[in-house]
Amino acid sequence: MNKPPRALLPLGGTLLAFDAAATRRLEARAAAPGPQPSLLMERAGLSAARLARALCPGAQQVSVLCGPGNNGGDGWVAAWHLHRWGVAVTAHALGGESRTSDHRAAMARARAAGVPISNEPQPSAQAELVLDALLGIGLRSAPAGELAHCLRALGQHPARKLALDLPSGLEADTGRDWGAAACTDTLTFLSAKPGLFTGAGRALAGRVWLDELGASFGGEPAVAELASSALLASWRALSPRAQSSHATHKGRQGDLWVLGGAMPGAALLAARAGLHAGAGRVYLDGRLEADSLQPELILRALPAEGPPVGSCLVAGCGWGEGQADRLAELLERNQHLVLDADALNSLAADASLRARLQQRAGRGARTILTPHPLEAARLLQTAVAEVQADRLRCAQALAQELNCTVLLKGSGTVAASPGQRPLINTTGHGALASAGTGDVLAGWLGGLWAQAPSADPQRLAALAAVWHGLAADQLPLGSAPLPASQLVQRMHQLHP
Ligand SMILES: NC(=O)C1=CN([C@@H]2O[C@H](COP(=O)(O)OP(=O)(O)OC[C@H]3O[C@@H](n4cnc5c(N)ncnc54)[C@H](OP(=O)(O)O)[C@@H]3O)[C@@H](O)[C@H]2O)[C@@H](O)CC1
Ligand SMILES: [K+]
Repeated sequence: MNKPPRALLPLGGTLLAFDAAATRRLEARAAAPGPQPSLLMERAGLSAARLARALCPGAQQVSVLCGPGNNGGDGWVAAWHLHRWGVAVTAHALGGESRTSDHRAAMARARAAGVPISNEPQPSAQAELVLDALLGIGLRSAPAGELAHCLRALGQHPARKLALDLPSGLEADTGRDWGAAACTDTLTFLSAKPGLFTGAGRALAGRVWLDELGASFGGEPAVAELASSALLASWRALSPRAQSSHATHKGRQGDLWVLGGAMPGAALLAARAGLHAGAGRVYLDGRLEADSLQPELILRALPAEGPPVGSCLVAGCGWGEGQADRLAELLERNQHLVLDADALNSLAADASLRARLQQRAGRGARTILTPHPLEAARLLQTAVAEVQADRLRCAQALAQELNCTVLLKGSGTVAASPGQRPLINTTGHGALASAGTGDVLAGWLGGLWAQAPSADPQRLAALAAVWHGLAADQLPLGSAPLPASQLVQRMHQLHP
């Protein structure tokens, strides 16, 4: 007997994500000499029928949209079970001829058992629950014709929607949306797929459930680690305050410098964030006389020789243009550098700055870039849509090319470093889409790094993103945007 599926979000511990190729290798291993793939389909379909009944116990009408491959096969098995249990279910046979023998067998059994079958490319108007089993990991391009029509109809249908394996049209490895309908729940099989957690995944998948179908991924390489609130607990092991809570002083908690520019508010937010993250002393070079709301900040011009060794510097927030010369010096001098916003745009515009950045790691200097998708697109000299279509690959490519750590922001923020397995943040939602929240993230990250200079930059960047997202998770989905200064306060309350 399989374990019941478990809800993945909010994720408590860590979880590895596997791509479609690894999932198929697992299927092949399970096929010989042990259970047949059809056994996995039996388990998948049964699990889907059970979850459907649990999610919508009183549903009088259920539509199951079945595509031509094994994803559709899972749908036929689920429809068969629901029919046997007395639920009024209609299975829709869509996408042309059966592509697989398991699909054919599952459809034939449902037909023989008297499951009502329709060729209508849309769910029944009365359906209270729709199972989306059109396409899974076999998706290879944008659905067209009948499948595209059906997905549009599904998107407009008011029913609760349960996607099997993936919302049909969402790419498993990337989170690219080829025209999927947003579902209320997704029951994914065998493995957590990265595409459910980044790009369009979070918006399309709704609540994500995982049923491993009794299989194990031992030995398969994971493509990403899903980062959760568990990472926050790891801060206690890194924080100097946690090591010595009595005999300590501000000089032992790390120094953070924030270098602002034309728009002082951005650097101010970053500096306040660094202070609340716990840095012992925060220096702000930001064209400001004083911050009456945050008098703890030390307003001081950055010395010509750069900040003292051992401190961390955050640069780029609200810079405006014309700071490229300054950036060249920073890249030469500072050991721990977080570059955000206009510093990233300066890098994108100047190959000699990128060359200086590439050389930093060779002399032991560390850099974390915190681009949003447009900044990442500029750095990669591509379009935003290309970045969003494969965020994992783009973050890794940028990290590799520039020889540093990259925190690619957006839904499912990705932390990547050369030669390391990337992390995808699973916290946060649209309440963070407000002016200044990126400055807060950069400053918070700098504040953490100032305290823990020997921490792994990739994990530290992911930790900052998790922390940032957890502050939003305290608010319900769809709530008003969180003003950046309030975000700082909320993040402070989450100190482990
Ligand atoms: N792996 C496992 O261990 C297990 C897998 N299981 C389930 O199987 C699913 C994978 O099944 P799958 O490989 O048959 O592919 P699936 O997603 O059903 O696509 C079907 C066919 O659609 C076609 N097609 C593709 N794109 C298209 C487009 N844009 N527009 C139109 N057609 C398009 C393409 O056929 P083609 O046109 O190339 O001949 C493709 O072959 C997986 O997600 C999970 O639900 C479970 O049973 C448990 C064990
Ligand atoms: K599906």
